Amino acid sequence: MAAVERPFVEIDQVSMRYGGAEGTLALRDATLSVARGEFVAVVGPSGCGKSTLMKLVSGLWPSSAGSVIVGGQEVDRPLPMVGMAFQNPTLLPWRTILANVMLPLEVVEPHRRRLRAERAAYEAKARQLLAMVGLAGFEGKYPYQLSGGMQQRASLCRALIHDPQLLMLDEPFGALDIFTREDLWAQLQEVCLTLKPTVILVTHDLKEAVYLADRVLVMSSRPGRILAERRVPFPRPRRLDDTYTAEFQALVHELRDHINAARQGQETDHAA
Ligand SMILES: Nc1ncnc2c1ncn2[C@@H]1O[C@H](COP(=O)(O)OP(=O)(O)OP(=O)(O)O)[C@@H](O)[C@H]1O
Repeated sequence: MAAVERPFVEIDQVSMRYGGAEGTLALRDATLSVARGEFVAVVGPSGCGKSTLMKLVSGLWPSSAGSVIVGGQEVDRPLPMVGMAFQNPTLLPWRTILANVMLPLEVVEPHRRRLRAERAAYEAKARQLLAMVGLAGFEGKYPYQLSGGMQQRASLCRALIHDPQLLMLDEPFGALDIFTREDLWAQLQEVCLTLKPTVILVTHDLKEAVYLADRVLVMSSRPGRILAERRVPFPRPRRLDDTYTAEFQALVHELRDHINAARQGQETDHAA
């Protein structure tokens, strides 16, 4: 019998309170796991603790209770194996797009040590990633010379340059118009099918969640915990046209119903 592989991310009964004993309880007894190579989307009412969950998994904040294990190791400091992209692309304005994408290589080992000797190979990789997201020819430009969507693509390349085992995406397309967003879904899907990282995506956009994820987790209102989960059965690569099918729309509606119930405090646990 084949051995069952341990989940890559294991969050067990995690609680998180900001600001001491009287502070805000952001998460209570949140439990979830993510398999290696799986793409999970986390959705839920505004302020329910989604970003907090991301901070705990990436080691940016310690949890108040419970355990967070990534790659078999308890998370107790920022993890170098994580690539992150947020709603705001946060590119450094004084660096070119290529230099921005290469930034993690100057920080994360073993790349940091190798960078001087292997700069040409790393630069070729950065150019290849930029080409994958349609930014060939923009390597020497500065962030202000690119649109918001182009900056967001560059920040996605920066999140991927050091071959992260875990890609954490917190509303990465939230500030973009719907056409740019849909364009980037396709590019992210292609990147993920090629590089196969484990991905946790936080989003408010249920269509985005269903298009991109293998599994969608729905959080309760604050203090957040996982209320429901839904596996997305549609084959890959998914196309934008697929988002208009009855099956796709039904799944989006089902998730919306879960979130509406969560917003009204009807915290009925349900797994599908
Ligand atoms: N640094 C902080 N200090 C104190 N409270 C915080 C801090 N960060 C978040 N919170 C609070 O914790 C709760 C959860 O916040 P979090 O940002 O995780 O929610 P979210 O689900 O990501 O929200 P949204 O969907 O609106 O982006 C909120 O009530 C928020 O005000």
